[in-house]
Amino acid sequence: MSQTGVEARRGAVYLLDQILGENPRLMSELLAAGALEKLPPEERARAQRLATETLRGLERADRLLQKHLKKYPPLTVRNALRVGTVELCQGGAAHGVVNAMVNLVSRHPRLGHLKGLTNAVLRKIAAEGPDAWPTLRAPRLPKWLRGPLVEAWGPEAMAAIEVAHFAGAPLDLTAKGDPQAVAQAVGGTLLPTGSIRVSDPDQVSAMPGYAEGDWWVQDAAAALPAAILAPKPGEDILDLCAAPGSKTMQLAAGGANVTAVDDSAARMARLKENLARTGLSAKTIVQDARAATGTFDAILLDAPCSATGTIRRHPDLPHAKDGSEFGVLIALQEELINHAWTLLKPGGRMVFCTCSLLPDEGEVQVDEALERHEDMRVDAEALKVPGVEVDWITAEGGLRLRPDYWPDLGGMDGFYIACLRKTG
Ligand SMILES: C[S@@+](CC[C@H](N)C(=O)[O-])C[C@H]1O[C@@H](n2cnc3c(N)ncnc32)[C@H](O)[C@@H]1O
Repeated sequence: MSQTGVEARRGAVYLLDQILGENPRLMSELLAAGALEKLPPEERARAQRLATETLRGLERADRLLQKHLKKYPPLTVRNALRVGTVELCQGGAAHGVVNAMVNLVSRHPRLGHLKGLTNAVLRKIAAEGPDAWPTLRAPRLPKWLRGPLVEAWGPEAMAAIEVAHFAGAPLDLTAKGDPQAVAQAVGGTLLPTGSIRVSDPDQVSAMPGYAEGDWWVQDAAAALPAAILAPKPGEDILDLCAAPGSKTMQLAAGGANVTAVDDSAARMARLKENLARTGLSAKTIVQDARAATGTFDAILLDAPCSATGTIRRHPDLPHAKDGSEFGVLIALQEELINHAWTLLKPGGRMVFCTCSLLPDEGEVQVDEALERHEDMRVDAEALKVPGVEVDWITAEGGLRLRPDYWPDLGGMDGFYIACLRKTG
């Protein structure tokens, strides 16, 4: 086992210590704060991959481990055992994985004495774990999130969503021009909605057409709001909560004059890099969307939300969060809808969307907006874009997308999308 392999695993354990610790943090926050910056890029990617896989399989790993632990060791050792267990059960070579983990624990300044335990437990896992692993159920979401989702979608759908979360997500791309040409260039398949799916991707920036700006990474579900808005050349379109800009690029590629607003300067910098790489243009404004001004033919409001639709990509979320932010987010979404509505020309359309599985951030939000605004109508016809299935359309005329949809194609992120028309 190379030294670098140990370092990547140490990086993974560090991420898990933070995500599952007393003051939990999201992996994206940890990485943005430079958590793994001392590692070379390849090892950093490997550490991130190991931590992500471990979080996806956490419940299974804990079930296997609990048989061999009389009491739980300190979190760092527990996390080292979890990473080792997931690696072993997913085909990692027993000798290499066990040695690396024992090495990692033995060099810990306070926990080195637990190297014997690490060795003994992981040897047992190496012997019996790989056969037991596939017999265990798909890991369940924690109660704080499972409860409201079972209430919303029922126990069967919940189980299917959990299977989709455990399977993880393929890489989806949106083409700036011809999707067929991009699919061919990257060796991907074209999805019914026009996104390109790559199941076994190389490093993104090394893929054909990346440097040329022929495409950008965007989940197939996340590509639908802009498709439903259907930008026309020359239209003035406001993209609220726009960064890092995948929807801005779709709107700009459609020939619209796009104004992109986001209150995060750091995320807006990424939006600008994305525009530069793809050769697309938009006006960018860093401000609170509730202070945006002007009048527009169309608005896309991709409101901040619980992001519970993205768990298959971000399995840290259910562990790092506890639902205590929901109320604030739901109130902010309502304020954003109300303000955005004042910026829309009569006859104009606004697409409201969230990457959430919670009806309070989707169906309920639209139901309540319709009660508040007499000049608001739902345009369900706008949802009929290629690949959208009628079963996905909801009672109030929005679109509900879930990770368990398209099971044979590899799933999609959870999303809610509605097209709202201003009458008069
Ligand atoms: C779901 S993400 C947007 C993703 C983006 N539309 C895309 O397709 O790439 C939500 C964004 O809302 C921004 N945001 C949160 N609160 C905001 C506010 N009050 N005003 C403007 N932007 C806000 C966040 O910085 C974040 O970039």
